[in-house]
Amino acid sequence: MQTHIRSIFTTHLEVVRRLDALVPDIERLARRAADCLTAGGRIFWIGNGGSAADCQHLAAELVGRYQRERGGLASIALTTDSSILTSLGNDFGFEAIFARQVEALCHPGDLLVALSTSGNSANVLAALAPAAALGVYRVGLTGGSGGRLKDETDLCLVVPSDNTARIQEAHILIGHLICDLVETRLVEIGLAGGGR
Ligand SMILES: O=C(CO)[C@@H](O)[C@H](O)[C@H](O)[C@H](O)COP(=O)(O)O
Ligand SMILES: [Zn+2]
Repeated sequence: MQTHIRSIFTTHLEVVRRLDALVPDIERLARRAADCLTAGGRIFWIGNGGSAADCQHLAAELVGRYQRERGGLASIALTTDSSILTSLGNDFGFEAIFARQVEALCHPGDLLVALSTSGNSANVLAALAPAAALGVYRVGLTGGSGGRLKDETDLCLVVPSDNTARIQEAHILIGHLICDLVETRLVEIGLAGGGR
């Protein structure tokens, strides 16, 4: 068992080491997210399963606090309202659970982050066209070959791994980094002091 544990640590560390290639895109995303919030936009998150948990985790970091004392930042996980998710799934189909919420809630200038380890989840992909039509900047966090998400987003960070769990671990690391960079930037320019 211990050999197995150590081999997972080794694989995880190798994936993190390879994230170095994504540093310019992580910076690009952080700048874009900070600019979005500065201009009054919101950051939305979508994803399934473990990625749904990451969505609400990361929205909470922004609305609440990551590491610095500051006012709330506008961020919404579209994975959390059981009444909305069940009515959309039941009445329109599971593919519509994010697309319909994007149509209803997003405004031009908002930013949508789609987390999908395969890059091919139909409900995640279905949200991208309404987002584009509304002038929402679409970001993908994926892995493997990038799937369709890579081709249908404005910026896509592809974690160099084919293992779902290792990809998710990299996603939450990148997500925490985005919160760190956005929070620091907004505090520095005095736009996250609390209130509106
Ligand atoms: O957390 C895990 C696996 O580690 C699962 O819950 C996983 O998120 C689910 O199978 C998702 O449905 C996978 O979807 P996706 O990442 O391919 O879009
Ligand atoms: Zn998982």
